[in-house]
Amino acid sequence: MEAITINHIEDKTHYAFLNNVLKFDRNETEVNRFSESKNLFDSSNVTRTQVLIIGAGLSGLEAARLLRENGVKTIVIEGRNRTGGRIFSLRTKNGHMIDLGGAWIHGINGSIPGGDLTNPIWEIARAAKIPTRSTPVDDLLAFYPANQKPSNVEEWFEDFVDYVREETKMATDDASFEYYANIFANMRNFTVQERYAFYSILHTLIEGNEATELDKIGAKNYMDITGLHYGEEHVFHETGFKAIIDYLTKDVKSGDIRLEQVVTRISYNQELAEVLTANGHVYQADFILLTVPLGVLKARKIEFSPPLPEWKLNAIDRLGYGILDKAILLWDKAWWDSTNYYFMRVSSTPKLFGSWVNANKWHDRPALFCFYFGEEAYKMETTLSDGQVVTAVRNVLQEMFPNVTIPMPIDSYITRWAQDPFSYGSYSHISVNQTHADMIHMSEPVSNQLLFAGEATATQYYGFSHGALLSGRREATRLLYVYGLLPDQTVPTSRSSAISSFHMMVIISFICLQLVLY
Ligand SMILES: Cc1cc2nc3c(=O)[nH]c(=O)nc-3n(C[C@H](O)[C@H](O)[C@H](O)COP(=O)(O)OP(=O)(O)OC[C@H]3O[C@@H](n4cnc5c(N)ncnc54)[C@H](O)[C@@H]3O)c2cc1C
Repeated sequence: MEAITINHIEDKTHYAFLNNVLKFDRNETEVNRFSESKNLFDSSNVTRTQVLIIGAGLSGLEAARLLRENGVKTIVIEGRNRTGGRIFSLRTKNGHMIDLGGAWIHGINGSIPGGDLTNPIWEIARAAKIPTRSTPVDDLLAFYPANQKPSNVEEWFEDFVDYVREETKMATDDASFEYYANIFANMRNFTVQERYAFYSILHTLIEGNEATELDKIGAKNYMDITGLHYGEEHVFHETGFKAIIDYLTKDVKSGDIRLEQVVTRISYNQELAEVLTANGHVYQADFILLTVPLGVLKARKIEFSPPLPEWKLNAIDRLGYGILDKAILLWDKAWWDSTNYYFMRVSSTPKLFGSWVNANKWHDRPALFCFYFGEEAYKMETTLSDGQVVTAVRNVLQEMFPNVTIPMPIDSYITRWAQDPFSYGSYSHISVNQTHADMIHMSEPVSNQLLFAGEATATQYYGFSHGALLSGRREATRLLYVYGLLPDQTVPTSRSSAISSFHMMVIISFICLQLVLY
């Protein structure tokens, strides 16, 4: 596999490194001796390894790749019967690839003071020569009730964001976006039609991204943290996001990733950490890297012995975790003629099927992707059958295109991420209840045996696929350099090593700098 270099490690991640160095102060030589002294074996129902990674999503697979490249014996176990987790590409009956989970690379290149940043998923896509296509965010067709488009509507969103940025400078963590939206709408004296348009825009651009309602998003922390550092060019994988997963796993030996291993119990702080699966298999390891989604942790689907400490449980409970679902309808030929990439439905009930992707434009295929979020998505999942969702979507389309009789789709795909027992939702967001410290706590190990990765542990790019990938790199780096799994910690394994000497120096210098500043 072509080496992929780390060009960026999350800024906030370094706090986690620092805290860890201070908290556990592990003797690295001892760690190496400890590992070597153990005979790695695999008997009928006990498997032993150096690092056991739970979860074969982007975070777990990337951590495994880096560890293996540096000679660390690593096994990934996964509850589903497939790899990829919340990356789930499917070939439709008529041969098109569609993504039921993550689809876009959000921002490919961007600049921050001091340099340029490239999205790490984009780097992989380029290394793997995966075809991608750009989807300009402003190519949006809005459907207004009775075609009444308010004037200046284009400026409202930017004005609102500027207003919230200014107001939240002095605000407490618990002020929500809804609070500011209501004040803003009153200040502008919006008419009823204008209010519909304003809230529809917020629904599509904020609620849609965060997969939850405005009243649940902590505006202050959101404004402090969220930023499209990789720029505003969004692309999707023409052959499905799965191509990235396939690339990450293409050199993996059989037995290194084990499917249908549902973890029910993790015992740590003992000579060897132990993991029990629902089928009665026991995995023993020096280190466990847990990458299951926040929804699984919130639902307490895994038992821990000893129980997780209160600071970790508080972070798990306070972090926000939303639902984003997709209804994908396909026809044998497009009955609509719009060539815009995105549709937005402005109405008094924007939460009901307000955001759309016109796949006829960007996939060259006659399909519409309809997105719905938060409580509305939960309601759909728990009360409607797939057929009823399709009918509801067609009814809304009929409103949007009153001059056409909407034909029955030839095929449809309805996601139910909240009902999925391996995710219990879609991705994390900044809730009104959480603090920034909670996000850092989410990323921290609870002992020198149990570490955490996954999108919800990414303090900066939480929710995104690149956040997940970087969190896997963060924990692999921690294991290699802080916990001493890299045999020679001063010289990287080779020139083409995934972690270059430059990056090792950056991480170590940062830790030293923080120690001085602390
Ligand atoms: C509908 C949707 C749309 C999205 N759109 C985008 C997008 O366009 N762009 C973007 O950047 N991001 C997007 N995301 C987010 C992105 O997909 C995720 O952030 C990323 O895939 C998460 O990777 P992960 O490794 O953290 O978790 P996962 O991919 O969830 O991996 C964790 C793994 O743990 C496994 N697991 C869970 N419980 C157990 C257990 N008990 N035992 C064993 N294994 C277990 C799961 O099966 C899973 O494979 C989207 C997500 C969803 C759901």
